[in-house]
Amino acid sequence: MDNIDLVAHAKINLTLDVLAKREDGYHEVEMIMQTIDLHDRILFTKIDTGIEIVSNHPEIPTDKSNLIYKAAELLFKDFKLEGGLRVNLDKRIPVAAGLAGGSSNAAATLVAINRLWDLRLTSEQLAKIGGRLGADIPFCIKGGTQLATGIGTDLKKLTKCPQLYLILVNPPLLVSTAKVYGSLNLEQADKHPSTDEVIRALEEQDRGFIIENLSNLLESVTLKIHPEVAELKNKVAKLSNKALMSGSGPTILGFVSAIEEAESIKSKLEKELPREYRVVVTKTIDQGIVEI
Ligand SMILES: C[C@@](CO)(OP(=O)(O)O)[C@H](O)COP(=O)(O)OP(=O)(O)OC[C@H]1O[C@@H](n2ccc(N)nc2=O)[C@H](O)[C@@H]1O
Ligand SMILES: Nc1ncnc2c1ncn2[C@@H]1O[C@H](COP(=O)(O)OP(=O)(O)O)[C@@H](O)[C@H]1O
Repeated sequence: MDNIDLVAHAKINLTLDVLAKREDGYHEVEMIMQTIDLHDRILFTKIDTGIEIVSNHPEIPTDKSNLIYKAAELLFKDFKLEGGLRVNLDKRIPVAAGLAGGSSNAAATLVAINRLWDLRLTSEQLAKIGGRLGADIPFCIKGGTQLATGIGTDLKKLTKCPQLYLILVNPPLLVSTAKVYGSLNLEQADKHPSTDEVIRALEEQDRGFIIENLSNLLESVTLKIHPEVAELKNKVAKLSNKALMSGSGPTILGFVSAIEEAESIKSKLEKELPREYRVVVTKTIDQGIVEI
């Protein structure tokens, strides 16, 4: 086997709670994470030597700072692998958007090398390795609907989320996750999400309760730093059943009852918003990395 073509999906956070700040600067979180249909496509090919990345996105680095490079280097070193890897990345997930685009690329890289070099690592083992590179990577390997605790790397599979349709609106802003966590004041934080109740609603497949209780503690931080994101959230809230920021932002999600409704809101928003805003119709799905 010389190459493998993978689809690497984005994630959203149905709930995102921050419980405490740790000594090392990281935060203890409790979040219900969910894979969505929006994805990058990545072709991995074995070559004689080196790690080469080619991407259709001008802003993503193709050098050692790319998370794909870091993930590949980690496995090459840990397992003393022979040969090299060429990666062709077709990027569709907005970058630095709170959608774990980079993390899902890194997750796909671990899955690809595991297959191409026949390492026979389990998804548990790959998730553990991924956790050394970034907190969202273990979830991207597992996918579906999961409760993430610790710094986000301890995962527990939850009942599959009933299908949710949503529009995703990405403003032309790059938001630093580190800056958002760093600006959070837990003493003055907003109302914490009702994580346990949402888990129960997942078990009961109570779509209405889930949508009503979608909640993200980091929202107030990003909305304060970027008032244009607060404005966007208000706009999306008026058009949909519920508006929510994804992860550390700035992407705003609008949950709707049917795909047709999402398409019509998309057309409306595309007319109203500046051209640089990206609007995507998507839905929840149950798998993180998929081979084509
Ligand atoms: C907020 C979330 C929600 O899913 O996602 P994004 O918005 O980035 O997609 C995650 O917690 C982000 O995960 P990820 O983006 O992988 O974080 P990392 O690369 O490991 O860490 C980036 C920086 O965020 C801060 N960080 C991250 C995770 C955590 N539990 N506490 C933190 O304080 C740290 O300052 C760290 O240096
Ligand atoms: N393969 C990659 N895809 C996207 N971003 C990448 C990648 N490798 C490195 N990065 C960098 O990682 C940062 C965070 O990107 P991303 O994972 O898309 O955001 P988020 O953590 O908000 O979901 C960006 O600044 C980007 O330049």
